[in-house]
Amino acid sequence: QQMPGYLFDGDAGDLHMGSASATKILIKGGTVVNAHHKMVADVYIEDGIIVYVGPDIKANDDVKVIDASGKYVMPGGIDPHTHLDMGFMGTQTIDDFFSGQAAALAGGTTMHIDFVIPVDGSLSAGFESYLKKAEKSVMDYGFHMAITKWDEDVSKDMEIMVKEKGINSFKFFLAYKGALMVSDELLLQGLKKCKSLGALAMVHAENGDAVAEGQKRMIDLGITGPEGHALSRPPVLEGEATARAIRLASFVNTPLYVVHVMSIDAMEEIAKARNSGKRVIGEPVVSGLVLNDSWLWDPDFTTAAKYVMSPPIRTAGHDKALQAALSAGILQLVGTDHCTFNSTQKARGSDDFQKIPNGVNGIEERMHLVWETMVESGQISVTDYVRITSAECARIFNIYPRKGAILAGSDADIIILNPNSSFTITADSHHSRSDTNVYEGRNGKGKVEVTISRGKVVWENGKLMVEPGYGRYVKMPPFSYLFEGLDRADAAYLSSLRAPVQRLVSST
Ligand SMILES: NC(=O)NCCC(=O)O
Ligand SMILES: [Zn+2]
Ligand SMILES: [Zn+2]
Repeated sequence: QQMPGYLFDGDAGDLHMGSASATKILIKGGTVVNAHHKMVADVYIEDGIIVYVGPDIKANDDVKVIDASGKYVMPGGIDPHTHLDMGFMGTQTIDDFFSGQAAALAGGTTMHIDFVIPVDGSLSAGFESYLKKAEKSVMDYGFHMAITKWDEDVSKDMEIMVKEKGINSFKFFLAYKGALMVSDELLLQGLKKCKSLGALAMVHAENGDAVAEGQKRMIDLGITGPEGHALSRPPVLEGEATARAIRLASFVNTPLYVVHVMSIDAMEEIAKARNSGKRVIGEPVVSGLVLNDSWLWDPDFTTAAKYVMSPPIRTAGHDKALQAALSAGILQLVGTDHCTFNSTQKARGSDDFQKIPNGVNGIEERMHLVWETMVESGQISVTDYVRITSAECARIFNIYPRKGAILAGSDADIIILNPNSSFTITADSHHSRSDTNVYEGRNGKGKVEVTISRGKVVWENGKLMVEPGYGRYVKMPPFSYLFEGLDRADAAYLSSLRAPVQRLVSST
């Protein structure tokens, strides 16, 4: 039996893609949650696709039946911000596309979007190298791409990436001076190009010149430990860069996505912009929502260094303000910025915080920690949980409702979360290759008991069942909903410019 309201494309007959040998799964009696609605229902899956959602679906003998009564059946998480197998600060992130994705699946995330770093400034070479890295993937993934220099080749390559390769977002680093950082002049060119292609511009918003000055200030004061990292790049520098990027995007009239919003200062700039009708998306990350910077003062270097990321984890108070902004809709979706280095790699900076590779874990922990912090605490509804961990990401990157929804026709990326069972996070039991975990010892209620990735059960009874090569590259088309109507706004702006010119012409 099918619920008519749950079909988005054709009828169920068209959507039966299974062959006699197709994997068939029936999830019985759970509360099925989408961003717009929740209801007790069964979910029938065949050959990787959700076929029916509705009450009392009957199963034949060849169907695997999973009892979900008393549990939530939700779209698998989509992590909009990860760095797997990335060369950074003289070393390579410890999680590659196999270990990072295996960790993700164990924590209920079934898709992520990673950042391609160009090779010697070449986007095409960067894209090919990331496709190669991702050959060992165990779940679906997409790519954003960083822009690190500007010339005709980069401009042409952006077009190829969008029109042929399935990339619809480009990231501009306003920090990491001398490495990934770009100038305002480059940012402006990039924003214009993004707009013309219908691609979303993303920014790492910190003032890189001022950060370099702040670092020098700390070293001059003899502050060389991990606490120097936080002290050298205070919230005001994040607020400044966020405001600047928002203003430049507004000048070009193109949407902007601010990654890893870590401070009240940045969040308030986003709130102000959204209140005045600007299309700005704010992405907090789990570390910013649940941690504070007290760890950076730990006398044990190994402990303190594992919390070094940029922008830094802030003083207590910023975390709660970011949670409130998320529940109020000022910030729209949660990422992780999963960028892991083990304690040996972090020790590169034992005599100078500037050499500690920046980054923390989170790909496995995000779904549990957001549940505990936002839902279990009573700050948001279960439907909003689906929105901020999955559906909104799929909408922003234009792959909804293939991903991010439990609807007939959607990919069967599904988690079953038991609100009465509990999770505990430790480096000993996690699936990342790192020997440390910034959430060590945290526990809470609400545990992902089953993860289904494109119709295959990959996590059940505490066991991972994954095969390298199972994951697929998901192409993301340009011109998401964020671009709708911009042409009309531009036309109105142009005619408002012409009106005074016309008056001048007719008065002479
Ligand atoms: N965030 C961080 O510290 N490392 C990853 C690179 C970035 O996103 O800035
Ligand atoms: Zn960044
Ligand atoms: Zn990042």
